Amino acid sequence: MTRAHTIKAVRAYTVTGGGADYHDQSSGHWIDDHIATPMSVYPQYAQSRQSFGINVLGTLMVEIEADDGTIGFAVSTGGELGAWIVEKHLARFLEGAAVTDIERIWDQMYKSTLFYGRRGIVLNTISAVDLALYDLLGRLRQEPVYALLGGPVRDELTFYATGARPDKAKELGFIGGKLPLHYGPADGEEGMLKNLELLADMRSTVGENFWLMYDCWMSLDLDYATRLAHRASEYGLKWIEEALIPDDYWGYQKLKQAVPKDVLVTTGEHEATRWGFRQLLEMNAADIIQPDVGWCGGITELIKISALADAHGAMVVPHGSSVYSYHFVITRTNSPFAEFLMMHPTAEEVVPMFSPMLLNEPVPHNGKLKLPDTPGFGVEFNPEVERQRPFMH
Ligand SMILES: C[C@H](O)[C@H](O)CC(=O)C(=O)O
Ligand SMILES: [Mg+2]
Repeated sequence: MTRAHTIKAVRAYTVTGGGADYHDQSSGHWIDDHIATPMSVYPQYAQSRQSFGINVLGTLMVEIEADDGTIGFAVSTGGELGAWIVEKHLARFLEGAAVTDIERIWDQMYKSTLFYGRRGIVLNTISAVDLALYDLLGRLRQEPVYALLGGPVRDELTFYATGARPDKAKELGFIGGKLPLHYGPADGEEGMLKNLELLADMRSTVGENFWLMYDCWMSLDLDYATRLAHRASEYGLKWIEEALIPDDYWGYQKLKQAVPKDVLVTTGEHEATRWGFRQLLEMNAADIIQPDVGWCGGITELIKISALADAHGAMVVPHGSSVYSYHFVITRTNSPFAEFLMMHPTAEEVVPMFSPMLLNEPVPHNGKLKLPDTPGFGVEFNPEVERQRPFMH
């Protein structure tokens, strides 16, 4: 980049059907098959998360064009609401600014939306803009984002897999398998036994040394989570993830004290910003924090969250987010491995996480991935995927 490029235009699009809103899958997919959630206490919403609206947002795609016509882009969960926020509110902080004004732009996006933001959809949207800016900067400098972040600290990424088939994940070379929890407090002792049976079955198939984890998607209370962790530790449970609702920092603090020493407490995929994670870290409420770079405030904020975690001796293993987390994880010593979310309908094969939305989306082979040195995040938006621009400024 020989001179400071400026931003000519910002555009926001919506896309449906998988992609960044990875819960937006066709029926029969493992990701929507009786997974325990906070809504499971209402029987009519226990079978399907789509029934209570887990996929209402859809994907938000943000495109940022520089004065020379170079375009950077990123996708996150946000759909029409996110597109409105970008077009009607955030674009003003970008257009005409230098592409390198990333820190100032983040600060203005965050402070100007405080009266209706702070987390959730607004932070998803700020994240998508921030990721698109990093993609643009990488393309202009002809460097991968991981180089902009200080360069890799290891040669390749190592992955665990999230999905219904940890046994297949082991065959595919992953270091561990994270199962969705199917039953919560509303299903009583019978549900607890079914949860443990599945874990026991998987343990007998994968053997002793393969990691097995439970993803509880905010569905439990402290008492149930504590009992589950103790009983599951008999089957070598490595961690219990997102057991409680994200606002219950006090519950996480107690849970961390109550679980057996060999079971880690992890959480954070629905947490956002340095302040949210500061709360978890200062309360010593998690062993591993799991920010989603598409939801927590983007790369600009993840850098701060990660530094804070490092100072507290906590690991950062970002939630999902495909290339957007991979470029970060490879640059941080306190992010020793990454998550791969299995988007194959029965979790038996490796398919790109944001499929079919991105072209050149890298996937692990034998549980490992050497990131290419393609500029930006190294992916293109698939022109065959239909996108809409619902608002314009
Ligand atoms: C499987 C989980 O319920 C959720 O869909 C994904 C998740 O929380 C994770 O990958 O972590
Ligand atoms: Mg999770």
